[in-house]
Amino acid sequence: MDFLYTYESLKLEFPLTDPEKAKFVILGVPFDGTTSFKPGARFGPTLIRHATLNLESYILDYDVDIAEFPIADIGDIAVVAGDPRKTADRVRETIEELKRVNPDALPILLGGEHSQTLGAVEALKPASYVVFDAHLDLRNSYEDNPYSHACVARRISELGIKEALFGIRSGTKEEVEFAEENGIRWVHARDYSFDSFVDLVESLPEPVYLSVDIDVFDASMVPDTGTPEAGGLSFWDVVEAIEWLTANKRIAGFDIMEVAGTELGGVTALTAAKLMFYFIGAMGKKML
Ligand SMILES: N=C(N)NCCCCNCCCN
Ligand SMILES: [Mn+2]
Ligand SMILES: [Mn+2]
Repeated sequence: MDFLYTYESLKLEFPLTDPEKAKFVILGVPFDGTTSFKPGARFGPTLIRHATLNLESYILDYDVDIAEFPIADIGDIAVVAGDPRKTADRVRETIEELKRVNPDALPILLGGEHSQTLGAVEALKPASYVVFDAHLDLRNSYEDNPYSHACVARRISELGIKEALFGIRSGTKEEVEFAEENGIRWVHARDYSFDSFVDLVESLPEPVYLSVDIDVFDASMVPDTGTPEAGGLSFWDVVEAIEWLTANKRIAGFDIMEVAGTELGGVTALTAAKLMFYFIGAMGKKML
């Protein structure tokens, strides 16, 4: 039976739809195994869902209420602790299963380490990968692990998927050279502008997978993430990019990764939750 004042505390507050019928399908990936600096990514999905309690589902600047959109939440992936590849396999299989029952479903991953984006990309096979991140994530291997979060853009590029990276302010010389040799274009956080985004993304083939590593934002906004970096983008920088992308390109999937922390109500999860609402609002507006 349903009670008037209760809801599934680990699910979103607003009315949810069956995954078979939903347009937006939320999937948590609480993987926390290769982060090199701050722990807590395993709590990311729960922290983001909890943070949604603080937000209005009505988006002022869009005049839309995302509670009216068909959204499902299929819960969290049971992770294989310490094994990002095996966990990403589960992500891939889960999304493949979802797309079989609902080919129109748009998966929204909440993480959890960025390594898990690989599983979603493998399932959805986009033509392009657009990512907001402080880091290049183009290492061939990190701490002896080719499936570390620090290698995810490299693994995705090896699938033949075109890439564009924004908000970057951390990487190695080898990563920069790999990008150059492989035609991977990226914009430093210092040089980021809306025009620089459109410039790189305009010619990318569709559909596009959009990934937001939460550490792209300035470290002051997102202290609860595995590897925070000063000098990041603003909230509206990323929202405006999402608006352009959802209006101009077909989107295969979306994620917000690397949210961590151990305390409810933190500003990092609030930033992630608000960004998810804007993404759903921008995508949903098109369906009205
Ligand atoms: N994609 C990422 N998040 N990469 C993080 C790499 C951290 C490198 N620390 C190097 C410290 C050298 N003393
Ligand atoms: Mn990062
Ligand atoms: Mn990353």
